[in-house]
Amino acid sequence: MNNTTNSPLNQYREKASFDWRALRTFLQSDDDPQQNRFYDELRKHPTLLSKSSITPSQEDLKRMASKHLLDLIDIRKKLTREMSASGAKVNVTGPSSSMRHGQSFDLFASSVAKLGTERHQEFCRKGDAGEIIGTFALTEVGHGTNTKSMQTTATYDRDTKEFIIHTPNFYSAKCWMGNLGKKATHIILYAQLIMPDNKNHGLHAFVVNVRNPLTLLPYPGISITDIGEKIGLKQLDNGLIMFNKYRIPKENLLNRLADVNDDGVYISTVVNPKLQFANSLSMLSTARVNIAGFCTEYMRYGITIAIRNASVVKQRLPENGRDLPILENPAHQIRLTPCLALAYVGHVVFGYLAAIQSQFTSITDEDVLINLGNEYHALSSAAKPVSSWLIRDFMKDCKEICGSHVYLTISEMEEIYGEVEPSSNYEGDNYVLTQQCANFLLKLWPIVMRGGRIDFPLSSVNFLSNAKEILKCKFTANNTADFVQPENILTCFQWLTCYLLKETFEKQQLLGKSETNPFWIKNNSQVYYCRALATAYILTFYIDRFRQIISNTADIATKTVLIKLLSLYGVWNLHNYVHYFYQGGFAIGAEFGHMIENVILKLCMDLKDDIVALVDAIAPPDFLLNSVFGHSDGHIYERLESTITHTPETFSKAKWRGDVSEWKYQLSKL
Ligand SMILES: Cc1cc2nc3c(=O)[nH]c(=O)nc-3n(C[C@H](O)[C@H](O)[C@H](O)COP(=O)(O)OP(=O)(O)OC[C@H]3O[C@@H](n4cnc5c(N)ncnc54)[C@H](O)[C@@H]3O)c2cc1C
Repeated sequence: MNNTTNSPLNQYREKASFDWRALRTFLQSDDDPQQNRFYDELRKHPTLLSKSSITPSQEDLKRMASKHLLDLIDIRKKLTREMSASGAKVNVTGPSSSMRHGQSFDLFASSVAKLGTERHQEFCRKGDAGEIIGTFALTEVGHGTNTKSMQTTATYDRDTKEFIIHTPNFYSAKCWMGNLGKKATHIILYAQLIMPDNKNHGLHAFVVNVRNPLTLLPYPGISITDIGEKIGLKQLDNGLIMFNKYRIPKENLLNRLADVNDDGVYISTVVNPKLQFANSLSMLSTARVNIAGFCTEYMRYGITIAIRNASVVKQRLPENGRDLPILENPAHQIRLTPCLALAYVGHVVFGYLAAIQSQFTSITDEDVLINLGNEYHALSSAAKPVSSWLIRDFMKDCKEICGSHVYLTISEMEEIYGEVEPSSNYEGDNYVLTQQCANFLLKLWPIVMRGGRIDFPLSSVNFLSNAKEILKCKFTANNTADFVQPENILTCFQWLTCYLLKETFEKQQLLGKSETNPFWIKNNSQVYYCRALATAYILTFYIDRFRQIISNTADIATKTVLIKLLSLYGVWNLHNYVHYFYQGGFAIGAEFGHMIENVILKLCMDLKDDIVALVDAIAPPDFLLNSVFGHSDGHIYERLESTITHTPETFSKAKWRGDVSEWKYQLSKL
């Protein structure tokens, strides 16, 4: 934090029940020293942070974003060299750069590494070094989730030992790839692999060099266009690509799972299909966890602005006729504090989920690896939709909470919201993902019914072994103090997951009596069942993980405030599912519903004096947040005045003012 002497926020900082620095230290991850080095480097690249108060043209936005990408590549190279001795991972994501950056480095290079073999290592090296700019091409104009019907083909030519890539029609053009519109030189292309005997072996991944790296012009046989202006992510050049019998070397098939030999024979290299499947799932899961993680990052940005703003903006409250910060108003607290709880739980749990990714390479036991791959896939398939939906809704609230000034682009809220909003769509549509998570859970229910033991490495479903006992639980809390105990909240969520799993399973059994096609059975049990089940499961996991992480702190004040946040997070989310507790007989009468409402109000009030210090502990540095309303010194009106008066455009006279006089003159003649 910068100098905060005389900050209006200090009135709250002084009242905090804990030391925010101690909390910040407790929350630090192993990556923090690298993150701080990254910030040092960012400060040296002012172009990466400077922002115009006037929205640049589409072309300029994309030009600047591309320059930022190259600057980030430079920083990454420098940090990688510095840290190579320690082998540490250099995580150089930050606001408004994470998407562009992630597309190029993490998705392209890591997918080539996972799908390819030795012969593709050079692509990974060049991708990591920024010598090539890559992207991931799966979606077609007419086929998104429906991957089985994709029509782009890669036909093997035995004579030349090449694949011929072809787009038969506009419907099958690959579209939406980030970086492709203007600059990507390489793509990971998913196409139907056709052998000389015309046999279609289904979708396979290929690396395709689509542009000349020096001129950035597409090669003959390839047409690339930018898909145009979008809602959000305006600086990202999403593209559309079509191939006209374009040839690539046979070696560009990413051949970890299957290959084609020189004689044109298709060979599957899968030894253990279950293991292979779990490996493929883990690759998809990594990208999804990363998306949920960066949405959570943005939530930290949004809530920092909203809370610092609410602690300064004043309202006349009926107390001695004085103006008090709007934060004092319970109606305001109830809108802000659950957002903060969400940011905290996400911040902590996604650190944990991201760290799991490194375990995949160190586990040698195949059974453990299969279970871990499947469990991680279920977690990521629920975490990405549930987090991105919750965060999108809360971010919308954050905007409203701040009032009119936040609609100025200098607040940064527009950019933050614009980055979060589309994440419900890409890397797997949210709705479809919740089905995938539910499928995993539904397979476990017959084992539970037989009295079998559920044992998975991350323990996210192990409580299901006790489902029969859990389902007998009833609402018994005598007072709010009992009710807010994390153990009690966890029991409520475990009950909810067991109940929804049982209900969804029985619903599908019932549907199966009149319908044999699993597709219709799944879709007819989506609303109220599969989606709610996946949500309850991931919320149970978040609560349990956060609870365990809190137990690692010995500092009583830190622990107490974190438990309050956890309780608020839990009860706030329970609030949306109250009807299931009545349907399933967990609760009878009005008391349970009233208790939830009272507890939410009480926790929001209890946390009021801690809220600024809680933000300080997770807030991004001021230079990175770069918001007039979110600065740690809280001088929002001074900054607003300075920004408005120092923006040359605000004082410029309209070039078209002559037109107005002309129109007025003409009107007066009528
Ligand atoms: C900003 C952005 C960046 C992107 N980047 C990339 C990229 O780099 N590479 C890439 O390949 N793609 C990318 N995409 C595309 C994205 O992955 C697809 O849009 C996504 O997979 C969904 O496909 P679709 O849009 O065709 O929708 P569809 O799959 O056609 O879905 C349309 C609607 O139908 C619903 N639906 C579909 N199937 C089912 C089902 N079985 N049950 C219930 N409901 C269903 C969906 O929920 C959705 O509401 C990007 C998209 C965006 C917005």
